[in-house]
Amino acid sequence: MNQSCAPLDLTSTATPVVTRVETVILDLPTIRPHKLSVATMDGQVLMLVRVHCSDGIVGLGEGTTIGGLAYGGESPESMKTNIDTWFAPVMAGQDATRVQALMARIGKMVKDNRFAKSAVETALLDAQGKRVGLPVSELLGGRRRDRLPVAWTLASGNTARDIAEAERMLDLRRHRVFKLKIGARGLREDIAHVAAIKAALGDRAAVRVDVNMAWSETEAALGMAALADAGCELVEQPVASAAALARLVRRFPLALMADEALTGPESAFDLACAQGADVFAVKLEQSGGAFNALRVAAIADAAGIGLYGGTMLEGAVGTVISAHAFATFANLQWGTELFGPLLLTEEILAEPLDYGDFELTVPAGPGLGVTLDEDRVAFFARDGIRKTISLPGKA
Ligand SMILES: O=C(O)C[C@H]1C=CC(=O)O1
Ligand SMILES: [Mn+2]
Repeated sequence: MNQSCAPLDLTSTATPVVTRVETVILDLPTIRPHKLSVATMDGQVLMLVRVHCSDGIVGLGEGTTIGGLAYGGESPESMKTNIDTWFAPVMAGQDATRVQALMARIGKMVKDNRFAKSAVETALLDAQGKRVGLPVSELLGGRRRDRLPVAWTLASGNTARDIAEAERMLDLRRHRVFKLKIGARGLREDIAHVAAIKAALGDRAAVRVDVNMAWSETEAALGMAALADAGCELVEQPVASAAALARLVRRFPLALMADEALTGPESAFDLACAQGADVFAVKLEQSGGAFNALRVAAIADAAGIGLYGGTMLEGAVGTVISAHAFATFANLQWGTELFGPLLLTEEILAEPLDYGDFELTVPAGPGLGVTLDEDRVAFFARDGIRKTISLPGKA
């Protein structure tokens, strides 16, 4: 990994402090092209960050986006550059045990950059959990559940292929809630696609859609009526603006979920005041980290808005910090979509996450409760050793 700031000789101090911050970019292939209205992903890029502390503990975090800059203002590469250049000096020598205080310090020096902040906060939480021997979910207030329902996204772009994929997931007992990515094609074509999939799966599965803001308000009104007729139970972010969401909500017999409109507690508060959604898709990176995600959830609870555990298609590390946070939510009425690692062909953990019976088990060990397979990380690192050796693929 690239060393982003000079190591400090602080090993003798009593209070563990941050000594070094390392970042690396990994390029991992996906099992198939993943087609969203904003981008088609043929692979995923993960930015891993390691925070080294003077007591020898190393915390791990991850930042990921969807389609590079197609989804928002940060990319894995911008996260790496900004953490190396701007976060690391602010963190060096600081008390590593006071995660919220250190994140507040970073917040004073670094504006925006929610995804990078989420990655760094994850690493600090992982380190602190390892230090005190507790899972991160306990540091976040205490877990209420050990297993989380996990939806799967059908996004091959082909109706027959999506149906076959859904059938396989049902047979495997891995997923029974399916989110369809629509909005890249015309409205009629999209509705026919959703209706065909729902008709094929019937009561064996729930069907939801994510439009990723692709519709105009007029299209959304037409589309939501037709989706409800087709048996679709929820539509996610059909239009971009929060005001338009508020005009569409509760006009049709299906739930309306906000995703891109949510960028942390302030936008959650505004949307809740406007009664602009039935459900919030809470994403840790979009929220700016786990603590902010908990604040978003508290706002939803207070406003009577349902909760869903969203994903930025993170790899294992980003998925696990999300799982720890969602495990603490008082309400998680719509389950989660923490399937990111399953979309990748390659495993980078020493022991894979446990998916089964339609749920993900939240790891129980200290910190995040996961360990990287360092050989595979080195192999998939950008400019790493991939070109010279080969490793067996995921079983
Ligand atoms: O929700 C999104 O917009 C992003 C993401 C989540 C699942 C998926 O396939 O894409
Ligand atoms: Mn979405």
